[in-house]
Amino acid sequence: MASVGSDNGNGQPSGSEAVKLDDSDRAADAASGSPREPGSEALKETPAAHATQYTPERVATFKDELLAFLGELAPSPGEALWDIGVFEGLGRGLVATRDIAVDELIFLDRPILVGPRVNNYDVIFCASCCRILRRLQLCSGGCRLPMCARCDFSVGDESPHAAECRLIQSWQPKDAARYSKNILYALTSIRGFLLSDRDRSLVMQMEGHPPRKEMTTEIERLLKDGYFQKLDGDGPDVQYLRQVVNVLNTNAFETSRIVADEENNDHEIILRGLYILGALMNHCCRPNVRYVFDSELRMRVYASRPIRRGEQLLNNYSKILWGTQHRIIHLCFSKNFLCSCERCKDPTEFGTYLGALKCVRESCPEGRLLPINPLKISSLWRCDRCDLKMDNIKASKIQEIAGRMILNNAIKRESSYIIDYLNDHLVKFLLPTNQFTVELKLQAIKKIQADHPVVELREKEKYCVEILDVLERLQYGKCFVKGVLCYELFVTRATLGQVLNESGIPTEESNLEHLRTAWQILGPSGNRPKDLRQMVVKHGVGCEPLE
Ligand SMILES: C[S@@+](CC[C@H](N)C(=O)[O-])C[C@H]1O[C@@H](n2cnc3c(N)ncnc32)[C@H](O)[C@@H]1O
Repeated sequence: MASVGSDNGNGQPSGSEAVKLDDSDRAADAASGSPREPGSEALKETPAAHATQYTPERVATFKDELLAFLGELAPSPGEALWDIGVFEGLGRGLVATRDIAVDELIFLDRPILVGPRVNNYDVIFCASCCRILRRLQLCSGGCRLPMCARCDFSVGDESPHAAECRLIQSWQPKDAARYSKNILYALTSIRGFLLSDRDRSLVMQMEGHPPRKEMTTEIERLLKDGYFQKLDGDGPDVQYLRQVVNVLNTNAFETSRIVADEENNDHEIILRGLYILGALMNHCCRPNVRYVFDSELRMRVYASRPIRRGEQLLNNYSKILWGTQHRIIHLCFSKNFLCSCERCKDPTEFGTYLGALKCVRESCPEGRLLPINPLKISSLWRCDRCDLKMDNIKASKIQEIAGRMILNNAIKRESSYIIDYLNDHLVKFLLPTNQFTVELKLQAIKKIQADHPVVELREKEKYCVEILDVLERLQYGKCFVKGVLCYELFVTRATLGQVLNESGIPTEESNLEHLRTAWQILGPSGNRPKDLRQMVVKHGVGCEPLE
C-alpha cells in the first residue's frame, strides 16, 4: 500500500523498464525527514477500536460481495486458499485454508479502482488509456485532462472516458481550456463515482484512515483552489470523495503500465490501484507472500515462504531493505499503526544490521550502534563493542545526513562515481549493510549495463551477492526483490563470461539457478525484463510462468 503497496523510487534494473528493485509500495513520502516519536494522535483511530464492527454476518456478506466482484477470478467453491478472519488489533485479514507451498498461486485479484497516482509524472499521457503522444490535446469535453483522440469526449459513449468527463463537467471546472494536473491527481478518487452499488459498497467497507493534520489531500487542494464552480465542499459528493481518498491512502497498491512513446522508447507510467482482496492482507516486516501485476493489471499473489493452514497471509507495506526505525515511522504515519513483529523487535534485524550505525569512537572501528529498544523511536542507542551510548537525536541526525548525502546526491550520479563513493567514502562512516549503503548499491546495480567496464560488472556482481545475502538473513524467501537481483546476477555473470571468454560461466548450475528463480518470481509480471523469457528458453530452465 504504497500503499499496501507504495514506492520510493527505487529504480529499474537493466534490461527491464519496469521491474523495481524493491517490491514494496508507497513509502518515500512518510519516511522522509528525521525520525520522530510517532505521536499518539496518529494512532487514535486504530483498527483495534473497530474490530467489533466486523461481526461474522458482516464479514460473510462482505465476502459474498467480494466473490461476486471477482467473478471469473474467484476460486471455485471449496477451493479458495484464503478466507477472511478478524484479528485483535488488526481488523480483518486473510488466513490460509490449507498448507501452501512456496511459489503456489494463492489468489488473483483485479482492481476495483485504478488511475493516476498523486505525484509528478515525467511525461504527459492520455488520462484514460495512458498512451503517450507528442501532440496530446486537452479533452474537448472541458474536463481539463490530457486525452488522446480515441478517448476524447467527442468520441461519444464508446469512449471509456465519457462517463467521468460528464461527471467532471457537471462540477463546472474553471479555466476549462487549461490542463490541470490537480484534476489528474484526483481522477482515481473521482472514478469512485462510476462504481456500481455493489462495488461502492465494497470500497466503503474498506478501512480508510483520515489524513494527518498536516496533509493536504488531492480533494482538499481542488476545493481550496476553487477548481470547480459546482462542487460544494460540505456536500455529499465531497464527503464521498474524501472517504474514497482515505480508502485509497490506506489500501491502494502501486502498479504500472509500460507504454512506448512515438520514438518507441518505453516509459513506466506509475498508477495506483485498489485491489480489495489484496488489501485485506495485513502487514508484517517479514511477509509470507509476494505479488506481481500481470499485463492486464491483475494482481497475482504467491507464497514467498511455506505457509501453514490457519496462518495469516501477510504482506509488507513498507520497504524490505529499510531499517526498523524508518519502517516504523513510515507505517505509523501512512498506515496508522505501529508494527512490532519479530524483525522490528530484534535490534540487529536478524543479523542484517540494516538500521545500525558505525560506532563514532575512533578507537572502536568494528563497533555497531544499535537502538536498545528498536520499537521506540526515542530509544537510547548503544555500541555492541565499546558500550558507548548515543541519544536518538544524534543517531537520527547521522541517519538524516547520510540519507541526504546519498539520496540527494550520490544516487543521481553515474555508476563509476557511485562505486568510488561506496568504496572510498561511505565505508568510512556507514556499515556495508546499512540501509543507505544498500540503497546506493541497488542504484549502482540498475545503472551498470552490459557495455560497462569489467571492474564495474565485478562490483555489480558483488553488490547482487551481498544484497541477496541480506535477504537470506532476513529469511525473506522468494520475494520480488530476490527475483530482480537473481536476474541481474545472472545477466552480469553471463556478460562477464562473454567478455572474459569464459563460456562456462552462464551455464554453471548455480548461475542457472538464479535464472530459474528470476523466472519463477518475475515471469508472471506484466513488466518483467524484456529478455527474460528468451534467456529462460535458451538455457532450458522453464517455459511458461507459474500458474
Ligand atoms: C490494507 S488494510 C488491511 C486490512 C484491514 N485490516 C481491514 O480490516 O480492512 C491496512 C490497515 O490494517 C491495519 N493493519 C494492517 N497490518 C497491521 C499490523 N501489522 N498491525 C496493526 N494494524 C495493522 C492498519 O489499520 C492498516 O492501516
